Amino acid sequence: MQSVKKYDLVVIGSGPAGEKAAVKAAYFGYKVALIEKEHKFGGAGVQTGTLPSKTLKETALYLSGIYQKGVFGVDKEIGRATGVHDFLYRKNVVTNHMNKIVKYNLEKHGVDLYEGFASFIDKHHLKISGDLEQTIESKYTLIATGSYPYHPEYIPFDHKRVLDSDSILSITKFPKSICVLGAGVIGCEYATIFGAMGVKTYIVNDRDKILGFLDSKISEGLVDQMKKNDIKILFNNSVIDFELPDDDDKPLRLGLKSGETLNVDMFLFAAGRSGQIKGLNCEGIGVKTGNRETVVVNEKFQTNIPNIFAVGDVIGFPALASTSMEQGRIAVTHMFNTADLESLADIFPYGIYTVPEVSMVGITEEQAIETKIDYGVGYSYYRDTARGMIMGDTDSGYLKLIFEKKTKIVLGVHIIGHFATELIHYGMQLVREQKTLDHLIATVFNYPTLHDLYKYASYDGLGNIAGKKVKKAGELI
Ligand SMILES: Cc1cc2nc3c(=O)[nH]c(=O)nc-3n(C[C@H](O)[C@H](O)[C@H](O)COP(=O)(O)OP(=O)(O)OC[C@H]3O[C@@H](n4cnc5c(N)ncnc54)[C@H](O)[C@@H]3O)c2cc1C
Ligand SMILES: NC(=O)c1ccc[n+]([C@@H]2O[C@H](COP(=O)([O-])OP(=O)(O)OC[C@H]3O[C@@H](n4cnc5c(N)ncnc54)[C@H](O)[C@@H]3O)[C@@H](O)[C@H]2O)c1
Repeated sequence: MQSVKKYDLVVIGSGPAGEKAAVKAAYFGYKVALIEKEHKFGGAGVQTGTLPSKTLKETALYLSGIYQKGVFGVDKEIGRATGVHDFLYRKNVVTNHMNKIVKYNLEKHGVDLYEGFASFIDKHHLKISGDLEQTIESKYTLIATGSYPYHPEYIPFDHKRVLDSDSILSITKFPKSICVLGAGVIGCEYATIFGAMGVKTYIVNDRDKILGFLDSKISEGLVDQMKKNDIKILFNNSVIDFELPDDDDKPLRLGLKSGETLNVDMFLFAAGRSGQIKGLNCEGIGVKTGNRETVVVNEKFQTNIPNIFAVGDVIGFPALASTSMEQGRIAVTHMFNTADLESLADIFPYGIYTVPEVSMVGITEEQAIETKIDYGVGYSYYRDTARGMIMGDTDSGYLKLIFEKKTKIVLGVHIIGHFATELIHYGMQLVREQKTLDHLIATVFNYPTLHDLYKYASYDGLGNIAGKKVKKAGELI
């Protein structure tokens, strides 16, 4: 009989959570194996979610020239004429390259890689089903199996025209019109990508707001920008009836809750994901699971079985690549007492890669009201800064600061506009370190840069609390 290989740690899944956990444990000298069921590495982070959608957004910006319009009056009108090959080309380059980078990182750290589907035999043994069936033994196991797009029964997914966030990445025809169901992060990002490409885009959402966790004013600002790009949002609505014709040239017919009918070329379902635990045999070995096929863990990311941990999308909220990587590293701290990274930062940013980008950290104005904080706000607009003007950012991008009136401590930063997801990190430091508006105005930035947005939002906030306003932020001249 073949001897069973023994590991200190076996990681299931090579997404952001699994990769970072595996290489950290290996770096500290532990014997680590990683099992991945796909031929490619990186999970939703690299292959089907984060990086492909971010690359498609950059492609859409480039092909449409949407941000150059304000600079040279360029209007490429390229959307519909663009071939699907042009649209997907860069996405394929990025995912193929990042696949190699993840594999190289794992190999360089000496992690043993197994291709196949993992399932628990017992709490210390895993079966790997693939070309060869193998069993390996683990002191600790990390479940980092991610999530998959939820498929309600009434949607006839054919993955050609009726798509989820995985199959949208392999379309063979570029649509003239698309309906996106769900105005969560995935729905809004893809809707604005197609909107920028000149595709007639509809979003159907069951609530009266998009991205409910955002500061309301920012969420409304994004809705306004979407409307400018000819995206139609159908609020408090849903798809209740679906007709998928045999003939590809005929439109999909979507019956809405409101009684309206939408005829479109393509449909994207973006209304939720579930944890990927099918076939793992969690139930067989007694690992506690929760709603939407998630694994239940404590603050150390440990399940009810002490040698089995779980991280990333499979444990649910916040289900981000950024936080999943950290959770992987933190779980390893607790397995092997590396004493370096004990818990997830309590303040982290949200970055939504819509057109325009949105990013936030700290509290929203609604939360300030709810918690009865005596707060003030300060605004500054991209178009009022020299860098914004040079870049041609003449639309309604802005930065909003929320601060405590008495102490002037910054409590929240909200940005809508170009590079919002980059700019937010300075705001995160302000919130984490409880910096005040006075600290902010005493800071010298490179000039001209978009960081001026912070300085002028502070001046605006200070003017608001002093009741002295020489001009209004964003005042059109
Ligand atoms: C369209 C989209 C856009 C996104 N954009 C962003 C973004 O901009 N920023 C951000 O921070 N997050 C974003 N996310 C979320 C991010 O992709 C996920 O939070 C992240 O990938 C989760 O990492 P993970 O390692 O937990 O799981 P995954 O990345 O899903 O990886 C899990 C891996 O486990 C493997 N696996 C599963 N079951 C088994 C098994 N039984 N045996 C062996 N292998 C198995 C899978 O094949 C997969 O490779 C986005 C997600 C989507 C869908
Ligand atoms: N930039 C990022 O950080 C980023 C980008 C994409 C995805 N993600 C991650 O992926 C996760 C999943 O994203 P998601 O957008 O699929 O889910 P979600 O749960 O965030 O959003 C789903 C949306 O669909 C709506 N909805 C649900 N059922 C509906 C129905 N029947 N009819 C109409 N509307 C309906 C919901 O009200 C909600 O607005 C997110 O929670 C996020 O963590 C992150």
